[in-house]
This record gives sequence, structure tokens and C-alpha cells, in this order.
Amino acid sequence: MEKISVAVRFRPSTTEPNPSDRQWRLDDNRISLHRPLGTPITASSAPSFSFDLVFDHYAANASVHELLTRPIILAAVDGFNGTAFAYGQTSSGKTYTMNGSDSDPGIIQLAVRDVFGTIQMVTDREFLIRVSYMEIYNEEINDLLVLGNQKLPIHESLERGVYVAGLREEIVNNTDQVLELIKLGETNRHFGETNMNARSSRSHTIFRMVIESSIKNAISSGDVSSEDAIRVSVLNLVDLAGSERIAKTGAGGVRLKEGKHINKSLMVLGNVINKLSEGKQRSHIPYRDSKLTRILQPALGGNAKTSIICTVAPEEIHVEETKGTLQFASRAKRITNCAQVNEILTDAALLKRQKLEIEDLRKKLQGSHSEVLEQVILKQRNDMLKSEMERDKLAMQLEEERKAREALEHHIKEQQKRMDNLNDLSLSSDQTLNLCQERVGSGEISQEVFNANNETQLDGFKTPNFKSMPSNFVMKRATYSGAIESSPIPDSFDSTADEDMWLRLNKGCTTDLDTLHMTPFGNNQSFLSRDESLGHTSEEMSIKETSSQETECSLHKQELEASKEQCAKLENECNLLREKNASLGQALSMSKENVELLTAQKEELLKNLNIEKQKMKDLKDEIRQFSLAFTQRESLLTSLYSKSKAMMENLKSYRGPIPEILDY
Ligand SMILES: Nc1ncnc2c1ncn2[C@@H]1O[C@H](COP(=O)(O)OP(=O)(O)OP(=O)(O)O)[C@@H](O)[C@H]1O
Repeated sequence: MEKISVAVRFRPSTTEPNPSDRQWRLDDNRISLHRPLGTPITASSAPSFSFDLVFDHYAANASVHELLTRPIILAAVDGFNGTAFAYGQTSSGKTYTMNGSDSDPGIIQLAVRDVFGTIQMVTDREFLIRVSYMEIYNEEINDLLVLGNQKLPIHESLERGVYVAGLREEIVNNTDQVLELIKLGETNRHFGETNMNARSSRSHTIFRMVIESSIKNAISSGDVSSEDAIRVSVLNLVDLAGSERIAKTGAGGVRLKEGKHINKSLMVLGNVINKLSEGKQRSHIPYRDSKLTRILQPALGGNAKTSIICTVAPEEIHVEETKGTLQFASRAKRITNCAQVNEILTDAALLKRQKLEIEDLRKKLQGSHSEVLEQVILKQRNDMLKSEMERDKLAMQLEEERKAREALEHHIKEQQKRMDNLNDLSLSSDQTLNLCQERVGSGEISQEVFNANNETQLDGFKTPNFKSMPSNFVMKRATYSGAIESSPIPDSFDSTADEDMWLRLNKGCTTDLDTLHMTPFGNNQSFLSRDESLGHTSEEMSIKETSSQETECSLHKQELEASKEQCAKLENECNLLREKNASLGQALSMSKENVELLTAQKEELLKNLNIEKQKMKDLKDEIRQFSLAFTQRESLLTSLYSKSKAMMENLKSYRGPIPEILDY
């Protein structure tokens, strides 16, 4: 943000100062009005003013330019928009300041020289300068480089902002070329004689230079950067028509109409300056109320560096107008602009950027990116296969473990059964022992027999409880009612038998003894005694066996627990692998989708590239056709212009009657 710089310039007095006149006094950059005797007038009607610069009547245009406008010209070459305009009452020296004289070139001439002088010093950029010259006469825009009143319209677009449509822009290469064009423009400009100025500007004129520049050979270099951008700045040098009092100028007829238009547009300019000076940039600023403010919009509170030179007349007769001008200047001083370098990308640079982007995308698609993707997919496939194999292996292990567990369980059940049997056996042995002891107590069995039997060790004794009874041994139980859990019947009988014992054993049961196979003598050991002696030995054996089986069983149990744990662990691992497998499958399908998407994008981009290429070709054709048409039109216009000029010359020298038809 920077403030508009404002300067005030006093033109030389046209009259001899009268001792009774009030005087404007300049102290550095301050201006104050003094009484004839030299005392300052401090009333509110005549306050003192201070400005960025104040020039007295001795100042030459060159010093005004050097101090006020030159910085703007240099900034314009660097890409900033710039505007310098002269404001003041009629005959205060605006045109003199802007256009100068032969001995004192004006700001426009000095600016043109500066522009060309500066760009010659810049070696790394190439410049294209275009100039145009227009006037706003009676609120109509005319091209001063073209004959006649064209009444050009103002247009607005996003790309160009506010612009005058159809305005001739001349590409220029040097100062002289521009000065020639300015001369041409001056001949077309509206001047008129008033009471106050023999050659009064009846229009606002805007001399415009468009300065384009780009880095030399930037487009052919590698990357697209800010170097590829083109700087386009607009420099406006404006000579306003002077505000005037109709009574003073003595205007009537055409001059009066002109004066009204001039005053109206200057009033709008004043309103815009007022609003902007109040810091109301965001409120409505009446730029559209006049063509002048519309065209100067960027210079007033916009993207431009602006300086205003307010010209004033020193004479007593113009004190009120001078005060008005100084007030305008004071308000203008408060306006802030926001100038920035204007850079745009050319079609070629844009195309280059697009090409690079497309190339980059293509590389990503065709090159490293797709390879990476393929590798990722391959890796994922491998991972998936690996995990599937692991899963199968684990499933097999699990199956084996399950089988082993079932076998173990089966084994444990068997062992349990055996243990139960052994327990039963042990119990029945105890009972048998008790029974025998009871019988010894009752005298049925002698203590010696019992002891002998009890001490006798018989190998190969099988569990009598589960032995099937021999079919030829049938007992009839009459009175026997004792609870015999284990049968005392041995595997086989000998040929001899102790009848008494038999009877005693059977407690009165009658048995057909003839059917008995008698136990041979000498081998007549009672089966009872054998049985009972065996009962005592089997108890110890069964206890031993039981304890060893219990140990075995607890070992099996431990094994079972361990295998259960292992099994659970394996199941967990299996679940994890299943999950991993599922996520890998998902990732694979996603990558497949990505590949498909990228392929589609690639195709789309290639399609766009082709379209862009076609567009480019069309544009080139269009440009070729346009430049052809333009050259034709230009040569036509030039010939028309020279023809009309020649005719004008002829007409001027022609003294006879005016011919009725002019054949062009
Ligand atoms: N600084 C100056 N030094 C010498 N002569 C000057 C100076 N300023 C103005 N003049 C002369 O004063 C007269 C009026 O000046 P000029 O035409 O520039 O005024 P103007 O403000 O452009 O008036 P208008 O608004 O009517 O066009 C001219 O003859 C001009 O040569």
C-alpha cells in the first residue's frame, strides 16, 4: 500500500503583481496565502497546505519529471502500472507540464525518453512497447492516432479489465517514433479559444504506453517458472481539461457545452477522490459516473503507482480556484494505492506448463509409478501365496494336533477305566480279606490255613471277579446269604477236593458232589486258601499299579493340557493368518482398482493432450488468418489515410467552388 504522491506547481504570473494583492508563499513543501503586507492568512478559509513536492514558477518540466514522475516511469518498466496526471483550473499550465514546449519538453516526452533509455539498460529482458493516444471529448472517446471522432466504447473483461475497444495501439521501437505519433495525436486533439486560454484543451487526453517484457529466451529453457511470465504494465500520462467558470471563460455555444462536460467529469473525479480520501475504498466509489474515472480507475485506489501534479495560477484573480485545487490535492494525498508487478503467463508458457504436467503424469503412469505398483501387487501376491501355504501347513498341524489330542483323550479314558477297575479290584480284595477274617474269627477257617494262604504268593492269578464260571460247576444255594463280592471259585479245580471245607464254604449249600471233579491228593490246596492268599498279594500289586497308573494318568493329563494350549495357540495363529490373508486380498483388489483408475486417467490425459494440440493448431491458424487480415486492413487504412491527407492538402490549396462528389 502506498500513498498517491501529489505535487503542486505554480505557473509564472501573467500579470504584474499588484501591491494590494494577496500572495501565495511557498516554504519548502508548504503553501500559504499571505496578505498584501506579508502576514499569513490563517483563517479556515485559507489554511496552509503541505504536499510531497511544491514547484514554483521557475521550475522546469525536467525537474518536475525528475522528482515526481520519473520514479513512476521506472516502476512501469519493472512491471508496475503507473499514472501521472495534471489537474488544475483552465490556463494553469497542465498542458505545458505534460506536453511542454520546444525549449522545455513536457513530462510525456521526458517519460518516453526515459522508457526507451531504461529498457536499453535492461539486457536480460526483451520489451514490446505499444502506444495509444485518446481523448475524452464531451464524454465521448476518440482515438487521437486516427482521424475523426470514433466514439469508442469502454468494455470490461476479466482478462483486460477496463479497456477502450477499437483503440489503435502502435508498436514502437524508439523515442522518435513515439514523438511522431504524439504530434499526430496533437493535431487531432480538440483545442479551443476561450477568454482565459488562447489554446485551451477542450478534452481530457490520455497518452498510454503498454510495456510488455519477458526474460530473453525464457520459453526455450527448461522448467516453467516466473521467468516465463510476461510483465505487462500500463503507463497513463493524462492531461486533464481545466475546470472553468463559465463567467470567466466567457464560454457560449460549443465552448459552453464543452465546459459543462469538462466540469461534470472533473466533479466526478473530485467525488471519487473525496470518497477514496475518506478511506472508503470498500464503499461505493462512483468510478462509473464518468468515462474519465472509469478509465483511470486502477490509478485511483487500485493497482497502480500514481502521481498528481496540480497546476495553479498565482494571480489574485484566481485565488479561489487555486484554493479549490489545493483542497483537491490535499484530499488526493490521502489516497492509498496497492501497486504490484503485473505478471501473466503467455499461451506458450501455459502450454509448456500443461505439457510438463502431462509429461509428469505420463511418467508417473508409465514409468516408475506403474512399476512400483506392479511390484507392490507382485509382492502382495507372493505374500498371499506364502500366507496361504502357511495357513495350510498350520491347518495340517492343527489336524495332527487334534488327532493326537483325541488319541490322548482316548488313552486317558482307557487309563481311567483301568484305574476304576483296579479300584474295584482293590475294594473287592479288601472285602474278601474281611470275609476271610470273619470266617477265621467264627472258626470256619483255621488261623494257620488263613495265615498260610495269606502268605502264599501265587503268580499268574487273574482277577477272579470277572472269571466266567465253568459250566460243569453248578451250585445250589440254599441257606447261603453272605454277600460275596468276588467269587472264590478258582480257574479250575483239581481232581481232589476237601468236602468239609466245601460245605463250610458253601454254608450248607447242597451240591451234587458227583458232578465235581475231584482234586487229586497232595495237591489239595483249598481254592479258598489260594484265593485268599492271592487276595492279599493282588492288593499290593494293584496299589502299586494304581499309583503308577495315576502317575501315568497325571502325566497324560499334563500332556493333554499342553496339547490343548498348543492347539489354542495354533487356532489363534490360524485366525490371524486368515485375517492377514483377507486384508491382503482386499489390498490386492484395491491396487487392481488403482491400476484401473490410473489407466483411465492416463487415457483421459492423453485425450486432453490431443485436444490441446488440436486447439493449439486451431489457434495458430486463427492467428495466421487474423494477422493476414490485420496487415491487409492496416495497408488499406494507411493508403486511405495518405489519400485523405493528400485530399485535405488539395482542398486547402483549392480556391474554386467545392465539388459535389468526392470520389475516394
Ligand atoms: N510553467 C510554465 N512556464 C511557462 N509558461 C507556462 C507555464 N505553465 C503554463 N504556461 C503557459 O500558460 C499558458 C496556459 O498554459 P496551458 O495551456 O498549459 O494551461 P492549461 O492548464 O492546459 O489550460 P487548459 O485547461 O485551458 O487547457 C500557456 O501559454 C503556457 O505556455
